[in-house]
Amino acid sequence: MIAFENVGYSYGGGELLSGISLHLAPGSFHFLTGPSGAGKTTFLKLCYAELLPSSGRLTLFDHEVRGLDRDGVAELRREIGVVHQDCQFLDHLPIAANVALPLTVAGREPDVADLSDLLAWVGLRPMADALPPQLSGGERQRAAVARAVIMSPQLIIADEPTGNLDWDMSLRLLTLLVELNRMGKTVIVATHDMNLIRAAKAQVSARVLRIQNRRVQLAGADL
Ligand SMILES: Nc1ncnc2c1ncn2[C@@H]1O[C@H](COP(=O)(O)OP(=O)(O)OP(=O)(O)O)[C@@H](O)[C@H]1O
Repeated sequence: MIAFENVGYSYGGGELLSGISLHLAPGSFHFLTGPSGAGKTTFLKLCYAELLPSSGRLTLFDHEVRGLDRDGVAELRREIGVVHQDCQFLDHLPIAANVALPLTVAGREPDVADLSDLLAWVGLRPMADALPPQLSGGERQRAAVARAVIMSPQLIIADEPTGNLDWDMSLRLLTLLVELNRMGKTVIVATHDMNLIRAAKAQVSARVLRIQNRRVQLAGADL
């Protein structure tokens, strides 16, 4: 699903990421970890073609990303749901409309029953008519997960989704991601939280990638 072949990335100075060769299989669950500033968000942005490699070859869904035009990138992105570190919503729209936004932007009408089921799955059906500022941090993150999956993407990418959440809420969010993986979705989650990774490993066969010294490598069994 994602193949990095000797990929490097630089924002303009020296290389931030270098010599990355990795294959992430369809249906896999990966954590991405590493020190602050190591390049986790940058790596994820490469995985959803927000950034293009400075060197090497990156293939997403069998397409070499540097060979794609804007429409090609847009088409690819429809297969990818992203949960950002600080999830943004349109504050004047109710949560249900925010969750459905990717559909409405694509000119499609959300199915009321499907939307209701999706909100129930993330535990937000009672909040469907609430405005985003009325939600807690955990509720916002769960709404962001619902919004990320409403287009039924094959790949879910979450950047520190539990960064500001207490432990119970972190586990609840993790459970949603694990359930998505069990449905066959490929999942990549950047996190600092080793306890979260340990908790996940009891539920799912997850690989851990670590960014260190500009390289992204599989972490050992010490995690
Ligand atoms: N648009 C940009 N232009 C220039 N430098 C950038 C840009 N975005 C990020 N950087 C730099 O790249 C480095 C890696 O940033 P990145 O956000 O990928 O790290 P991270 O591992 O996700 O960090 P954190 O865990 O703190 O979120 C940082 O030094 C950052 O300042």
